[in-house]
Amino acid sequence: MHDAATRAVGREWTDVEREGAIATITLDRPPANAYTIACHAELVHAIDLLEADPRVRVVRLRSASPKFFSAGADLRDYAAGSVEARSALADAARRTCARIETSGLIFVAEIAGHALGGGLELALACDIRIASRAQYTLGLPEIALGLMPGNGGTQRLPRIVGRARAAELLLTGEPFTPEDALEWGLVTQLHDPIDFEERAALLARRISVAAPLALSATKRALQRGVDVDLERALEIEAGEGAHLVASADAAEGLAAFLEKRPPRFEGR
Ligand SMILES: CCCCCCCCCCCCC[C@H](O)CC(=O)SCCNC(=O)CCNC(=O)[C@H](O)C(C)(C)COP(=O)(O)OP(=O)(O)OC[C@H]1O[C@@H](n2cnc3c(N)ncnc32)[C@H](O)[C@@H]1OP(=O)(O)O
Repeated sequence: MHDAATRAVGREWTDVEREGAIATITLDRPPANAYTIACHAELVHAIDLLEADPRVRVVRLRSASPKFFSAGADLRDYAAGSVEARSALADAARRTCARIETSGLIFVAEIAGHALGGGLELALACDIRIASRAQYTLGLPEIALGLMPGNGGTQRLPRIVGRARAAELLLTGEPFTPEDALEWGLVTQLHDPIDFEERAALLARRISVAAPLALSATKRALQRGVDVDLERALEIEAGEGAHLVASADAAEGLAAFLEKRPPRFEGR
């Protein structure tokens, strides 16, 4: 049953819609979705609101711009700011990325335009990244600006594409294509523009029908286990799974299978 979509439009760049278990955050700060501290405060607030809504399970992070996912920090704002303001911006962006990673919600970055600097770092903090096959670039060009990625790029990129590939991308700052991103595993799906919206919506739906407790426990196990030895990682998996076994959703999932009907998960 479709409940009515609810919508909230922020002052800086977030347009948030929710329909059922699927929320969509659309970044809309022309011309490049370049962000400021206020943008990040608004984005974290939007995530807080979605996390407080028990119906939401998956968040689609997309852009209103056909050309930019996000160009990263607003360089006009950045250049005009003090060193303290610049550090505060890096800190605000880092907090947003941490908020996405520690959320129990599943975030899918839907990249269909330039994703550069902090804009790509925002996507790297998401759980899944998919892309449209079009003429745009991804990259971490900070080195060319006398900077370095400050929102997790030097740490998340090697964990996704491998240390050697990340080293070349970080130390040259060179942009790469959506095809490269698919080859390197930075995105898991690459679709023609005409199919992208439909395939992105399908992925969100596939995730949204799962039990919320199982989604968040699996996300935590994935994240907590990636940097430890296998023995400890398996303990983490067992610990995250232990409380699911006794959950009402696990009972519902098993009952639905045996009764040959769709499960109705309630997040408990
Ligand atoms: C406790 C705290 C401790 C602190 C420690 C801190 C340690 C590290 C500190 C550093 C933190 C860094 C954080 C972050 O990683 C930094 C960044 O994100 S840097 C920005 C990286 N992004 C870029 O370099 C992209 C810049 N853009 C481009 O290269 C080009 O736009 C393009 C993508 C190649 C496309 O080119 P074109 O097709 O020619 O289009 P235009 O260039 O004309 O762009 C159109 C329009 O958009 C404006 N624009 C584009 N990018 C930005 C931007 N990043 N900021 C602001 N505006 C942007 C562009 O100016 C045009 O505007 P118009 O002229 O039309 O008004």
